[in-house]
Amino acid sequence: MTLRPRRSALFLPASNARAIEKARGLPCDVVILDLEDAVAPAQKVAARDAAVAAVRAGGFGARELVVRVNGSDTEWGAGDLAALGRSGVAAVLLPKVGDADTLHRARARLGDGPALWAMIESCDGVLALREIAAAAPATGLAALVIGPNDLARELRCRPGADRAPLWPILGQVVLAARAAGLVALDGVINTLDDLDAIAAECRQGRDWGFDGKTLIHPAQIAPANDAFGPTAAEIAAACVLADAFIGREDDGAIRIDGRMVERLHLEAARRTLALAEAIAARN
Ligand SMILES: CC(C)(COP(=O)(O)OP(=O)(O)OC[C@H]1O[C@@H](n2cnc3c(N)ncnc32)[C@H](O)[C@@H]1OP(=O)(O)O)[C@@H](O)C(=O)NCCC(=O)NCCSC(=O)C[C@H](O)C(=O)O
Ligand SMILES: [Mg+2]
Repeated sequence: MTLRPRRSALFLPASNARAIEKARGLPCDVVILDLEDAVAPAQKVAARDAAVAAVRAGGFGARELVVRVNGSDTEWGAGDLAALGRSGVAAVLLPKVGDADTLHRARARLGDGPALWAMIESCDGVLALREIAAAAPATGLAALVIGPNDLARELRCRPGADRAPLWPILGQVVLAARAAGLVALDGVINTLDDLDAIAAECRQGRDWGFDGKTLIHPAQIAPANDAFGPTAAEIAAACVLADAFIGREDDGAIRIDGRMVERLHLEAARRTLALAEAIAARN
């Protein structure tokens, strides 16, 4: 089993040359160059050019490089897709995806190149999750990404520290992603200085089943990597479990340390070990 870690996906404005340069050396798994909300209208075209130039220049090592484009209902959306199609970027992140047609149209504009990632950050998008996820094989959709700021704006809710008003949506996005074999990334936390709050929200996302978290500042990378990577105890337990099944190919359920363990747990243990291996290789 080969896994690609996506514990930490750092957004940065493509208009910020210093941040782009810095991202080439940061310990995040994914770098997302933003052309949408982090870029002012007057800088949109220059930011697009800078993003394409950064993708072509490379230097991001093992980090997966993604560009978030402007929506197809804006004056920049179509130009963004046209510029990125043959740029060599790994994936294009579409904002505010509300239906499967948006994915089909983006795929037609992009050609065969990059994978598609979709932000789920509108009421339409949440209600259409089933059709959006089902369009994955035909459109190359590979990941669903929560957008908590836009969701809170549309819902007019106050998420607060525990994000309780968003729980139904977090659960549905993980569910839709798992059903379609997609990556699920949790949304950003706007807090910059309170590392305990950042770490707590990263752990919460991990507990909900997300593969990683989108981030907005380098200080958020270490808490995300910690929360979404397997702990030493989880790795040790996975090794014990995998070893226990050796030579017991005919057994469905066995006892380990006073607990029942089944083959479905073996599958989870193998996943834990594969992720640990991929992270170790990266480090
Ligand atoms: C939020 C910020 C504007 C804060 O900027 P600033 O106060 O200038 O940061 P620092 O002085 O603490 O920066 C310290 C050094 O780190 C570099 N830096 C900062 N942020 C980044 C970054 N994201 N990537 C790479 N490097 C970064 C600075 O250059 C400093 O370096 P040095 O010069 O060596 O000292 C800023 O962090 C920022 O712009 N963050 C990203 C904002 C963004 O991309 N937003 C869009 C995505 S989130 C979103 O849209 C939400 C979603 O759609 C939803 O609906 O929820
Ligand atoms: Mg948003």
